Amino acid sequence: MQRSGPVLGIEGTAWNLSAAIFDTDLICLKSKPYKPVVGGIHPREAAQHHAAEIGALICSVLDEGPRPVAVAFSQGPGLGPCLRIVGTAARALALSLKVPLIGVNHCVAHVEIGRYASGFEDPIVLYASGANTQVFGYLNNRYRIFGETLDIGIGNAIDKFARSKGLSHPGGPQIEKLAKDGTYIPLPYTVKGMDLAFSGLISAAKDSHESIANVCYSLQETAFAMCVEVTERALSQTGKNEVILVGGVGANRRLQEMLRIMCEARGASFAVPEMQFLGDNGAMIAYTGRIMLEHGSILEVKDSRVNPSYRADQVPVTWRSTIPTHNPDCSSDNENCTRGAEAVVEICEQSVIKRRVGKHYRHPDLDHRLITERTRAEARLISEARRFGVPTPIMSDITADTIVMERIDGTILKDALSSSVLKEAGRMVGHLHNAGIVHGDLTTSNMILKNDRCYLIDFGLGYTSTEIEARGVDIHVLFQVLESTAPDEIHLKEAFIDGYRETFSEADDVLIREHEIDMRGRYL
Ligand SMILES: C[C@@H](O)[C@H](NC(=O)OP(=O)(O)OC[C@H]1O[C@@H](n2cnc3c(N)ncnc32)[C@H](O)[C@@H]1O)C(=O)O
Ligand SMILES: [Fe+2]
Repeated sequence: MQRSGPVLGIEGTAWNLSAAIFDTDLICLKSKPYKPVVGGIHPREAAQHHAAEIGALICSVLDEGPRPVAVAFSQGPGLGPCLRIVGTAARALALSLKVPLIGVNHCVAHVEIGRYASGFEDPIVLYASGANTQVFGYLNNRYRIFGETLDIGIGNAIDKFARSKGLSHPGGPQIEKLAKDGTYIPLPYTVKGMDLAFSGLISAAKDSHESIANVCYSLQETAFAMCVEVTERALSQTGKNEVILVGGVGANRRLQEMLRIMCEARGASFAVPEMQFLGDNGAMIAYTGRIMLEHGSILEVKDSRVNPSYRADQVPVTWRSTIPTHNPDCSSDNENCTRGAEAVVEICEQSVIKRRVGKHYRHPDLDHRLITERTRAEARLISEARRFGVPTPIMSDITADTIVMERIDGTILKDALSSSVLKEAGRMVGHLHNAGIVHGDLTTSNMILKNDRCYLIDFGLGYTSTEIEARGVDIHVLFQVLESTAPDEIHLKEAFIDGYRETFSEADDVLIREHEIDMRGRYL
């Protein structure tokens, strides 16, 4: 078997049927997009389109390029009927050419072509497309999903709003044009820890009586600021210093601009692949197929079933080496001043001064709103939690953007990960949930160990809720952080669960929900 050479890639997970040949460079890329006559993408209609066009498309690519040494195809995620057409064609072709078959994860392919186009080695990736909105970072042979949408993808959300206003599919580019003449109106902004949700925003946008330009402008300002916030948190948490934007929504100039501003402010590099590699395309499948072939990741036909809910973090990334972990960004102007994703924290001898800083990437009104709301909410929750037995810092002053509080002189939990510590953390989170408080950003950086007590800090994204779902998301955030940063995550999770059950009678319901959140097929 030849381990390298030209690879044919076939993409057809949704709207774009596309095929390409990639050798050391792109040799040939052709697409035959499906365009719905009315409404959004109809899976069966799209599949019929793909079935009718795929033969001619592949022939024309094969006519132009060299004979491929392997056939790669999008194995998922995507629309089942579309995936099956592409899978069947790829299998038949690999068998008749007598070459290996390679099943490519569509999301991973977006990431890999982004790395190829940018030349970046180890970026944080914002993948913003129709069906998906995820923030990835590479760790120990997997793409870890640091944050993602809990309901629908940002592109589908925008397209849905556009359809409700009588615009044709896809709505994204039209919304971008209409937004140019708009001014800002407040709309719901939903970031839960590292995750996002768009349906509340879309309902409010649909119901708004403001001019279409104002709603389009504000929809973009809000939805994109949410994505950039989560990307910045991932950068800050991992200490990486490169960002790429991939997926169809990446074509949006305003989203690009916001990410560029955020990266500049953090001293990180930013890149967007050229248009032909941004939305769904065959080149990304051919390119990823080629690197998978070089590393022996090929499929037997019997194992080549398509998978409509195939997640990027299920893929063993055989082609990347283990990269030493970066230092998480607590970058200091001086040793007593750390800058997190959202605030500057000055550590004095006795006190800590936490000041939220403006983000130039987001609209000034939205910026002001988020800063004052979060400062106020944080102060309220810090004292409320303490009343219910959770160790939190005592506050001495509160202004519109600043909280002055007692300094907790201990060890940040992520530097003290052990079963006994996680058990204590579990007990405290149990108390917190018992108090009807959801932390909103339960990471191991927001817990401090002192005298065997686990202090909780940074309630900036917290809120009061007794909903199982909200509590489940809280725990899910913590588990995701453990998964993406700790090698022995299973024991740590078990210890946390033990402690959580000790102090919180509804723990089991929440843990079941957390598992559901983790398993949720998010291809909507
Ligand atoms: C699984 C796969 O099938 C799916 N692909 C997909 O969604 O197609 P993609 O080409 O990556 O993205 C299409 C989306 O990209 C949006 N889009 C394109 N240009 C845009 C623009 N200028 N502003 C905002 N959205 C834009 C469209 O409205 C549409 O929702 C995915 O990657 O999630
Ligand atoms: Fe895509």
